[in-house]
Amino acid sequence: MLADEFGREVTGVRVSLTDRCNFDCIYCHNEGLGDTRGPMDPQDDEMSTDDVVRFLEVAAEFDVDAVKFTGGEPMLRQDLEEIIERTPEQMEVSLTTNGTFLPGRAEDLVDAGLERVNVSQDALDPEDFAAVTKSGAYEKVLEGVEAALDAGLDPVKLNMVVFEHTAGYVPEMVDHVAENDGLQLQLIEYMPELTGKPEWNIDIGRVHDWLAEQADEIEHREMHDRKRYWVDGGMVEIVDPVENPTFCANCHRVRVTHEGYLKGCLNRNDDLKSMGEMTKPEIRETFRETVANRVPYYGEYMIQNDEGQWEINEKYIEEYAGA
Ligand SMILES: Nc1nc2c(ncn2[C@@H]2O[C@H](COP(=O)(O)OP(=O)(O)OP(=O)(O)O)[C@@H](O)[C@H]2O)c(=O)[nH]1
Ligand code: SF4
Ligand code: SF4
Repeated sequence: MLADEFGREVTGVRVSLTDRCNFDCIYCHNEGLGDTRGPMDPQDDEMSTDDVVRFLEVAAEFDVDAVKFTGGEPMLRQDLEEIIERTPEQMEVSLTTNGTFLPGRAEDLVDAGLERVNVSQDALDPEDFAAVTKSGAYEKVLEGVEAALDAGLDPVKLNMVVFEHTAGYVPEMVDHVAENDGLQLQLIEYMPELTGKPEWNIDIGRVHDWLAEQADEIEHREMHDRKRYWVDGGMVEIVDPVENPTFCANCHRVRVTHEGYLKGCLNRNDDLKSMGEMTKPEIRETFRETVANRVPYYGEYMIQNDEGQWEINEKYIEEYAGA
């Protein structure tokens, strides 16, 4: 298993399969690349099936035991089932999707080897849902969640981005997962620096405090040191990376963009390494190099100055400027 110089072992990979999406969520950060999403038509800059599988086979050699497929919307890839089928056995396969294509396809994905799914759902009302996703597909998403449960994907995690527009829906979403078997809630902190609307940010600490009051039990997950609150039998996990050195200190994933660039951190695009056209030995070397150069983003790459503001650690400024 490979580890970086901060002792963070890399046990997972997060692979974006496309930046296309049938939604246009107002908070989308496109896996750290900002608003670069293209049209719905297939694009020729996406990794091929073989590219994805070749990379996963190399990652497996380094004992990586989990892969998360993301997008854009990864289910726009018609070869998703084939990719999952060809994913090395040792890897737990999970998918983050907006859910609209799960009806009719969830079972095939499970047959191919899918083990877990996260479905984005920010509201329990079609109009509220449309206001943040710019999509009228609310009913389709509900059907998608049902299809995933019927296919045996239990639990299904509902991903909800918490920001100005949705913060008021948190209590009803918590009730929703408590009342419905098989559902869990994942509250995701809004990322103002990647989405360009800092004024929509809310203090995620308030959500933690509120949940701590409601919770019967609180657990810590090692990955990112995430907190899990159990409320009336429902599980609520908080993903709060922003300005959180503890989150970054427990980060065990590297990432691959849809064009096949390997990168060590969601928030950094100055260490992109293209794996296009590479042979397996070259990918091995690139993987080693990317892991070796990983640094915790908050706490090492970004540090707090005397006024408490976050700025790039001087020792990385030259590297950043040259990107
Ligand atoms: N900064 C940062 N954000 C992350 C990281 N992992 C997940 N996120 C955020 O969490 C969102 C949801 O992630 P998902 O892929 O659905 O799920 P996950 O929490 O990574 O993994 P599981 O819930 O265990 O399947 C992403 O879109 C990111 O905004 C990370 O390593 N760093
Ligand atoms: S569904 Fe996901 S990828 Fe698509 S626009 Fe929304 S956040 Fe972005
Ligand atoms: S180092 Fe921090 S910001 Fe970067 S991917 Fe890991 S948790 Fe996210």
